[in-house]
Amino acid sequence: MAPAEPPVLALTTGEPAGIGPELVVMLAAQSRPAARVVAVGDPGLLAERAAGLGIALEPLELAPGQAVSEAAPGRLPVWPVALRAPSRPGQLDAANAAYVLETLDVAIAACRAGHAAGMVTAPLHKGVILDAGHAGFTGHTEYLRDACGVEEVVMMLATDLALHATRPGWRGSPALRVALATTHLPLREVADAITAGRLSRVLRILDAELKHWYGLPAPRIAVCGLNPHAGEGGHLGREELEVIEPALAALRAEGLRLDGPLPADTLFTPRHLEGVDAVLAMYHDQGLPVLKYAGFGSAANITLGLPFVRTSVDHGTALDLAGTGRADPGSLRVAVALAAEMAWRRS
Ligand SMILES: NC(=O)C1=CN([C@@H]2O[C@H](COP(=O)(O)OP(=O)(O)OC[C@H]3O[C@@H](n4cnc5c(N)ncnc54)[C@H](O)[C@@H]3O)[C@@H](O)[C@H]2O)C=CC1
Ligand SMILES: NCC(=O)COP(=O)(O)O
Repeated sequence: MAPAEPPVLALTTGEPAGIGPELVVMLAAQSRPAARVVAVGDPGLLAERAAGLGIALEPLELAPGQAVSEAAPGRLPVWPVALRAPSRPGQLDAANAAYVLETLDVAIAACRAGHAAGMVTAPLHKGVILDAGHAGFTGHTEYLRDACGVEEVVMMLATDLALHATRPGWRGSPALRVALATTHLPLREVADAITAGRLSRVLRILDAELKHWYGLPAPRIAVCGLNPHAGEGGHLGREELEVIEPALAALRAEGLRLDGPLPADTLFTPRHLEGVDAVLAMYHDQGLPVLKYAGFGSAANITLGLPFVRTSVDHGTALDLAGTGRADPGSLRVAVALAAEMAWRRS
Protein backbone atom coordinates (compact mmCIF):
# COMPACT_ATOMS: atom_id res chain seq x y z
CA MET A 1 0.00 0.00 0.00
CA ALA A 2 1.37 3.47 -0.90
CA PRO A 3 2.20 5.55 2.17
CA ALA A 4 -0.37 8.24 2.94
CA GLU A 5 0.61 11.76 1.91
CA PRO A 6 1.72 14.00 4.78
CA PRO A 7 -1.17 16.03 6.21
CA VAL A 8 -1.79 19.59 5.08
CA LEU A 9 -1.53 22.25 7.77
CA ALA A 10 -2.71 25.84 7.33
CA LEU A 11 -0.19 28.16 9.00
CA THR A 12 -1.63 31.61 9.70
CA THR A 13 1.07 34.25 9.68
CA GLY A 14 -0.41 36.44 12.44
CA GLU A 15 -0.01 40.15 13.12
CA PRO A 16 1.90 41.53 10.09
CA ALA A 17 3.90 43.99 12.19
CA GLY A 18 4.98 41.26 14.61
CA ILE A 19 7.46 38.41 14.36
CA GLY A 20 4.92 35.94 12.88
CA PRO A 21 5.69 36.47 9.17
CA GLU A 22 9.45 36.23 9.66
CA LEU A 23 9.16 33.13 11.85
CA VAL A 24 7.14 31.48 9.08
CA VAL A 25 9.81 32.19 6.47
CA MET A 26 12.61 31.17 8.85
CA LEU A 27 10.87 27.87 9.54
CA ALA A 28 10.19 27.21 5.86
CA ALA A 29 13.84 27.89 5.04
CA GLN A 30 15.31 25.87 7.90
CA SER A 31 13.37 22.65 8.28
CA ARG A 32 11.43 20.04 6.40
CA PRO A 33 8.32 19.65 8.52
CA ALA A 34 6.46 16.35 8.61
CA ALA A 35 3.50 18.05 6.98
CA ARG A 36 2.65 19.98 3.85
CA VAL A 37 2.49 23.47 5.32
CA VAL A 38 0.56 26.22 3.53
CA ALA A 39 1.08 29.71 4.88
CA VAL A 40 -2.01 31.91 5.06
CA GLY A 41 -1.16 35.56 4.56
CA ASP A 42 0.00 38.23 2.15
CA PRO A 43 2.55 36.78 -0.32
CA GLY A 44 4.18 40.19 -0.83
CA LEU A 45 4.63 40.63 2.92
CA LEU A 46 6.22 37.18 3.24
CA ALA A 47 8.55 37.85 0.30
CA GLU A 48 9.53 41.19 1.86
CA ARG A 49 10.26 39.66 5.28
CA ALA A 50 12.29 36.86 3.65
CA ALA A 51 14.30 39.39 1.66
CA GLY A 52 14.84 41.50 4.78
CA LEU A 53 16.43 38.51 6.49
CA GLY A 54 18.43 37.53 3.44
CA ILE A 55 16.43 34.32 3.02
CA ALA A 56 15.92 33.04 -0.52
CA LEU A 57 12.26 32.01 -0.40
CA GLU A 58 9.62 32.68 -2.98
CA PRO A 59 5.90 32.47 -2.18
CA LEU A 60 3.96 30.04 -4.35
CA GLU A 61 0.39 31.31 -4.52
CA LEU A 62 -2.30 28.63 -4.48
CA ALA A 63 -6.02 29.01 -5.10
CA PRO A 64 -8.14 28.65 -1.93
CA GLY A 65 -8.23 25.01 -1.01
CA GLN A 66 -5.93 24.04 -3.89
CA ALA A 67 -4.19 20.79 -3.16
CA VAL A 68 -0.58 21.24 -2.21
CA SER A 69 2.19 18.87 -3.12
CA GLU A 70 5.49 18.70 -1.28
CA ALA A 71 6.97 22.21 -1.37
CA ALA A 72 9.95 22.57 -3.65
CA PRO A 73 13.05 23.93 -1.90
CA GLY A 74 12.96 27.71 -1.89
CA ARG A 75 9.19 27.87 -2.43
CA LEU A 76 6.61 28.63 0.25
CA PRO A 77 3.04 27.58 -0.64
CA VAL A 78 0.59 30.34 0.32
CA TRP A 79 -3.17 30.69 0.46
CA PRO A 80 -3.17 34.43 -0.18
CA VAL A 81 -4.92 37.07 1.88
CA ALA A 82 -4.29 40.72 0.99
CA LEU A 83 -2.99 43.20 3.56
CA ARG A 84 -5.35 46.12 4.02
CA ALA A 85 -2.47 48.58 4.48
CA PRO A 86 1.31 48.38 4.06
CA SER A 87 2.90 46.95 7.19
CA ARG A 88 6.20 47.89 8.82
CA PRO A 89 7.87 45.69 11.46
CA GLY A 90 7.03 46.85 14.98
CA GLN A 91 4.33 49.33 13.92
CA LEU A 92 0.79 48.22 14.57
CA ASP A 93 -1.93 49.47 12.24
CA ALA A 94 -5.58 48.88 13.13
CA ALA A 95 -6.36 48.85 9.40
CA ASN A 96 -4.81 45.37 9.25
CA ALA A 97 -6.99 43.85 11.98
CA ALA A 98 -9.46 42.70 9.32
CA TYR A 99 -6.56 41.10 7.44
CA VAL A 100 -5.50 39.11 10.51
CA LEU A 101 -9.06 37.90 11.10
CA GLU A 102 -9.41 36.96 7.43
CA THR A 103 -6.31 34.74 7.67
CA LEU A 104 -8.04 32.90 10.53
CA ASP A 105 -11.27 32.60 8.53
CA VAL A 106 -9.40 31.16 5.53
CA ALA A 107 -7.64 28.59 7.72
CA ILE A 108 -10.84 27.63 9.54
CA ALA A 109 -12.69 27.23 6.23
CA ALA A 110 -9.86 25.05 4.89
CA CYS A 111 -10.02 22.81 7.97
CA ARG A 112 -13.80 22.58 7.88
CA ALA A 113 -13.78 21.75 4.16
CA GLY A 114 -11.14 19.06 4.66
CA HIS A 115 -8.51 20.94 2.61
CA ALA A 116 -6.32 21.05 5.73
CA ALA A 117 -6.12 18.60 8.62
CA GLY A 118 -5.37 21.34 11.07
CA MET A 119 -4.13 24.84 11.62
CA VAL A 120 -1.11 26.34 13.33
CA THR A 121 -1.21 30.00 14.29
CA ALA A 122 1.55 32.59 14.51
CA PRO A 123 0.80 35.27 17.11
CA LEU A 124 -1.69 38.06 16.64
CA HIS A 125 -2.09 41.24 18.67
CA LYS A 126 -5.35 41.15 20.62
CA GLY A 127 -5.21 44.85 21.53
CA VAL A 128 -5.02 46.17 17.97
CA ILE A 129 -7.91 43.95 16.89
CA LEU A 130 -10.02 45.38 19.72
CA ASP A 131 -8.82 48.92 18.88
CA ALA A 132 -10.05 48.34 15.35
CA GLY A 133 -13.56 47.79 16.70
CA HIS A 134 -13.84 44.00 16.74
CA ALA A 135 -15.53 44.09 20.12
CA GLY A 136 -15.38 40.92 22.16
CA PHE A 137 -12.30 39.51 20.43
CA THR A 138 -10.10 38.00 23.11
CA GLY A 139 -7.89 35.52 21.26
CA HIS A 140 -7.67 32.66 18.78
CA THR A 141 -9.01 30.16 21.31
CA GLU A 142 -12.34 31.88 21.83
CA TYR A 143 -12.60 32.90 18.15
CA LEU A 144 -12.16 29.28 17.07
CA ARG A 145 -14.68 28.07 19.67
CA ASP A 146 -17.29 30.48 18.34
CA ALA A 147 -16.46 29.85 14.68
CA CYS A 148 -16.88 26.11 15.23
CA GLY A 149 -20.07 26.53 17.28
CA VAL A 150 -18.84 24.50 20.25
CA GLU A 151 -19.77 25.46 23.79
CA GLU A 152 -16.35 24.98 25.35
CA VAL A 153 -12.75 24.50 24.33
CA VAL A 154 -9.69 24.19 26.52
CA MET A 155 -6.39 26.03 26.19
CA MET A 156 -3.51 23.74 27.11
CA LEU A 157 0.18 24.56 26.81
CA ALA A 158 2.71 21.74 26.79
CA THR A 159 6.47 21.68 26.86
CA ASP A 160 8.09 20.11 23.84
CA LEU A 161 7.91 16.50 22.78
CA ALA A 162 4.74 16.15 24.77
CA LEU A 163 3.15 13.58 22.46
CA HIS A 164 6.41 11.68 22.18
CA ALA A 165 6.88 11.58 25.94
CA THR A 166 4.45 8.72 26.30
CA ARG A 167 6.07 6.56 23.63
CA PRO A 168 7.50 3.29 24.90
CA GLY A 169 11.19 3.69 25.59
CA TRP A 170 11.03 7.47 25.95
CA ARG A 171 13.64 8.57 28.48
CA GLY A 172 13.33 12.33 28.23
CA SER A 173 12.29 14.65 30.99
CA PRO A 174 8.60 14.51 31.77
CA ALA A 175 6.48 16.97 29.87
CA LEU A 176 4.60 19.67 31.71
CA ARG A 177 1.07 20.23 30.48
CA VAL A 178 -0.93 23.12 31.86
CA ALA A 179 -4.58 23.67 30.94
CA LEU A 180 -6.66 26.68 31.93
CA ALA A 181 -10.15 26.81 33.42
CA THR A 182 -10.51 30.42 32.25
CA THR A 183 -8.54 32.12 29.49
CA HIS A 184 -8.52 35.81 28.60
CA LEU A 185 -10.49 37.40 31.41
CA PRO A 186 -9.72 40.37 33.63
CA LEU A 187 -8.66 39.03 37.04
CA ARG A 188 -11.64 40.80 38.60
CA GLU A 189 -14.00 38.51 36.63
CA VAL A 190 -12.21 35.22 37.19
CA ALA A 191 -13.81 34.16 40.47
CA ASP A 192 -17.33 34.52 39.05
CA ALA A 193 -16.36 32.53 35.98
CA ILE A 194 -15.26 29.53 38.06
CA THR A 195 -18.54 27.63 38.13
CA ALA A 196 -19.26 23.93 38.58
CA GLY A 197 -20.59 23.82 35.02
CA ARG A 198 -17.43 25.31 33.53
CA LEU A 199 -15.14 23.07 35.58
CA SER A 200 -17.11 19.97 34.55
CA ARG A 201 -16.99 20.87 30.85
CA VAL A 202 -13.29 21.78 30.92
CA LEU A 203 -12.21 18.71 32.90
CA ARG A 204 -14.26 16.32 30.76
CA ILE A 205 -12.63 17.74 27.59
CA LEU A 206 -9.17 17.62 29.17
CA ASP A 207 -9.62 14.03 30.37
CA ALA A 208 -10.99 12.86 26.99
CA GLU A 209 -8.29 14.60 24.93
CA LEU A 210 -5.44 13.39 27.13
CA LYS A 211 -6.74 9.86 26.57
CA HIS A 212 -7.11 10.43 22.84
CA TRP A 213 -3.90 12.25 21.94
CA TYR A 214 -1.47 10.98 24.55
CA GLY A 215 -2.75 7.44 24.85
CA LEU A 216 -3.20 7.76 28.60
CA PRO A 217 -5.89 5.27 29.67
CA ALA A 218 -6.68 7.10 32.93
CA PRO A 219 -5.01 10.50 33.01
CA ARG A 220 -4.27 11.99 36.39
CA ILE A 221 -5.12 15.68 36.53
CA ALA A 222 -4.07 17.96 39.37
CA VAL A 223 -6.42 20.89 39.91
CA CYS A 224 -5.27 24.18 41.42
CA GLY A 225 -7.31 26.07 43.94
CA LEU A 226 -8.27 29.63 43.13
CA ASN A 227 -7.25 31.33 46.36
CA PRO A 228 -3.97 31.38 48.31
CA HIS A 229 -3.49 28.04 50.10
CA ALA A 230 -6.56 26.76 48.25
CA GLY A 231 -8.70 28.98 50.45
CA GLU A 232 -7.16 27.97 53.81
CA GLY A 233 -10.26 26.07 54.85
CA GLY A 234 -12.56 28.93 53.83
CA HIS A 235 -10.65 31.70 55.61
CA LEU A 236 -9.02 33.00 52.42
CA GLY A 237 -11.91 32.49 50.03
CA ARG A 238 -14.79 30.03 49.76
CA GLU A 239 -14.67 29.02 46.05
CA GLU A 240 -12.77 25.82 46.87
CA LEU A 241 -15.37 24.68 49.41
CA GLU A 242 -18.46 25.84 47.60
CA VAL A 243 -17.63 25.30 43.91
CA ILE A 244 -14.40 23.46 43.12
CA GLU A 245 -14.53 20.57 45.62
CA PRO A 246 -18.15 19.61 44.84
CA ALA A 247 -17.46 19.79 41.09
CA LEU A 248 -14.40 17.53 41.46
CA ALA A 249 -16.32 15.08 43.67
CA ALA A 250 -19.05 14.71 41.04
CA LEU A 251 -16.46 14.09 38.31
CA ARG A 252 -14.56 11.58 40.45
CA ALA A 253 -17.82 9.66 40.78
CA GLU A 254 -17.80 9.43 36.95
CA GLY A 255 -14.29 7.94 37.06
CA LEU A 256 -12.04 10.94 36.42
CA ARG A 257 -8.74 10.85 38.36
CA LEU A 258 -8.50 14.26 39.92
CA ASP A 259 -6.28 15.62 42.69
CA GLY A 260 -7.19 18.82 44.45
CA PRO A 261 -8.05 21.55 44.71
CA LEU A 262 -4.41 22.03 45.73
CA PRO A 263 -2.56 25.23 46.58
CA ALA A 264 -1.04 26.30 43.26
CA ASP A 265 2.29 27.31 44.79
CA THR A 266 3.00 23.82 46.13
CA LEU A 267 1.35 21.93 43.28
CA PHE A 268 3.98 23.25 40.87
CA THR A 269 6.87 21.57 42.68
CA PRO A 270 8.59 18.43 41.37
CA ARG A 271 7.31 16.12 44.13
CA HIS A 272 3.70 17.14 43.63
CA LEU A 273 3.95 16.95 39.84
CA GLU A 274 5.27 13.37 39.92
CA GLY A 275 2.81 11.09 38.14
CA VAL A 276 0.58 13.99 37.15
CA ASP A 277 -0.36 14.06 33.46
CA ALA A 278 -1.72 17.61 33.38
CA VAL A 279 -2.40 20.51 35.69
CA LEU A 280 -5.60 22.54 35.51
CA ALA A 281 -4.92 26.14 36.55
CA MET A 282 -7.85 28.39 37.36
CA TYR A 283 -6.60 31.36 35.34
CA HIS A 284 -4.06 32.46 32.75
CA ASP A 285 -1.36 33.90 35.00
CA GLN A 286 -1.64 31.13 37.58
CA GLY A 287 -0.51 28.45 35.14
CA LEU A 288 1.32 29.98 32.21
CA PRO A 289 4.25 31.64 34.00
CA VAL A 290 5.24 28.22 35.36
CA LEU A 291 4.94 26.61 31.95
CA LYS A 292 6.96 29.39 30.32
CA TYR A 293 9.63 29.19 33.00
CA ALA A 294 9.93 25.47 32.27
CA GLY A 295 9.94 25.65 28.49
CA PHE A 296 9.60 29.08 26.84
CA GLY A 297 10.66 28.78 23.23
CA SER A 298 10.09 25.04 23.05
CA ALA A 299 6.48 24.74 24.15
CA ALA A 300 3.23 24.86 22.19
CA ASN A 301 -0.34 25.86 22.82
CA ILE A 302 -3.04 23.34 21.85
CA THR A 303 -6.76 24.04 21.64
CA LEU A 304 -8.62 20.98 22.90
CA GLY A 305 -12.24 20.31 21.98
CA LEU A 306 -12.28 21.59 18.37
CA PRO A 307 -13.37 19.46 15.40
CA PHE A 308 -9.86 19.86 13.92
CA VAL A 309 -6.29 20.18 15.15
CA ARG A 310 -5.06 23.64 16.24
CA THR A 311 -1.70 24.42 17.77
CA SER A 312 0.12 27.69 18.30
CA VAL A 313 3.26 29.24 19.65
CA ASP A 314 3.98 29.89 23.33
CA HIS A 315 4.71 33.60 22.78
CA GLY A 316 3.19 36.79 21.44
CA THR A 317 3.93 39.26 18.66
CA ALA A 318 7.25 40.50 20.15
CA LEU A 319 7.02 43.86 18.37
CA ASP A 320 10.41 44.75 19.87
CA LEU A 321 12.08 42.02 17.80
CA ALA A 322 10.05 42.26 14.60
CA GLY A 323 12.20 42.64 11.50
CA THR A 324 15.46 42.02 13.35
CA GLY A 325 15.82 38.31 12.58
CA ARG A 326 16.58 37.70 16.27
CA ALA A 327 13.25 36.03 17.11
CA ASP A 328 13.53 32.34 17.95
CA PRO A 329 11.42 30.08 15.70
CA GLY A 330 11.69 27.21 18.25
CA SER A 331 8.14 27.30 19.51
CA LEU A 332 6.69 27.56 15.99
CA ARG A 333 8.74 24.52 15.02
CA VAL A 334 7.32 22.60 18.00
CA ALA A 335 3.77 23.78 17.22
CA VAL A 336 4.04 22.59 13.60
CA ALA A 337 5.60 19.25 14.59
CA LEU A 338 2.91 18.66 17.20
CA ALA A 339 0.09 19.55 14.81
CA ALA A 340 1.58 17.27 12.17
CA GLU A 341 1.73 14.37 14.61
CA MET A 342 -1.81 15.00 15.79
CA ALA A 343 -3.05 15.22 12.21
CA TRP A 344 -1.35 11.92 11.32
CA ARG A 345 -3.04 10.28 14.28
CA ARG A 346 -6.42 11.69 13.39
CA SER A 347 -6.15 10.47 9.75
N1 LIG B 1 -0.82 32.98 20.23
C1 LIG B 1 -0.97 34.30 20.22
O1 LIG B 1 -1.51 34.86 19.27
C2 LIG B 1 -0.46 35.11 21.36
C3 LIG B 1 -0.53 36.47 21.26
N2 LIG B 1 -0.08 37.26 22.28
C4 LIG B 1 -0.19 38.70 22.06
O2 LIG B 1 1.10 39.24 21.82
C5 LIG B 1 1.11 40.61 22.20
C6 LIG B 1 2.38 40.94 22.94
O3 LIG B 1 2.41 40.21 24.15
P1 LIG B 1 3.58 40.22 25.20
O4 LIG B 1 2.96 39.99 26.51
O5 LIG B 1 4.43 41.41 24.99
O6 LIG B 1 4.40 38.90 24.93
P2 LIG B 1 5.47 38.52 23.83
O7 LIG B 1 5.59 37.03 23.89
O8 LIG B 1 5.15 39.12 22.51
O9 LIG B 1 6.83 39.18 24.33
C7 LIG B 1 7.35 38.94 25.62
C8 LIG B 1 8.88 38.94 25.60
O10 LIG B 1 9.33 37.74 25.00
C9 LIG B 1 10.14 38.01 23.86
N3 LIG B 1 9.81 37.04 22.83
C10 LIG B 1 8.57 36.68 22.43
N4 LIG B 1 8.64 35.78 21.44
C11 LIG B 1 9.95 35.55 21.22
C12 LIG B 1 10.66 34.72 20.31
N5 LIG B 1 10.04 33.92 19.42
N6 LIG B 1 12.01 34.73 20.35
C13 LIG B 1 12.65 35.52 21.23
N7 LIG B 1 12.04 36.33 22.12
C14 LIG B 1 10.69 36.35 22.11
C15 LIG B 1 9.79 39.43 23.43
O11 LIG B 1 10.85 40.05 22.72
C16 LIG B 1 9.48 40.07 24.76
O12 LIG B 1 10.67 40.50 25.36
C17 LIG B 1 -0.17 40.85 23.00
O13 LIG B 1 -1.10 41.53 22.18
C18 LIG B 1 -0.69 39.46 23.28
O14 LIG B 1 -2.08 39.39 23.34
C19 LIG B 1 0.48 36.74 23.41
C20 LIG B 1 0.58 35.38 23.54
C21 LIG B 1 0.11 34.46 22.54
N1 LIG C 1 -0.90 33.36 26.56
C1 LIG C 1 -1.48 32.47 25.64
C2 LIG C 1 -2.36 33.18 24.72
O1 LIG C 1 -2.67 34.32 24.92
C3 LIG C 1 -2.82 32.43 23.54
O2 LIG C 1 -3.99 32.97 23.09
P1 LIG C 1 -4.73 32.45 21.79
O3 LIG C 1 -4.69 33.61 20.86
O4 LIG C 1 -4.03 31.26 21.28
O5 LIG C 1 -6.10 32.16 22.25
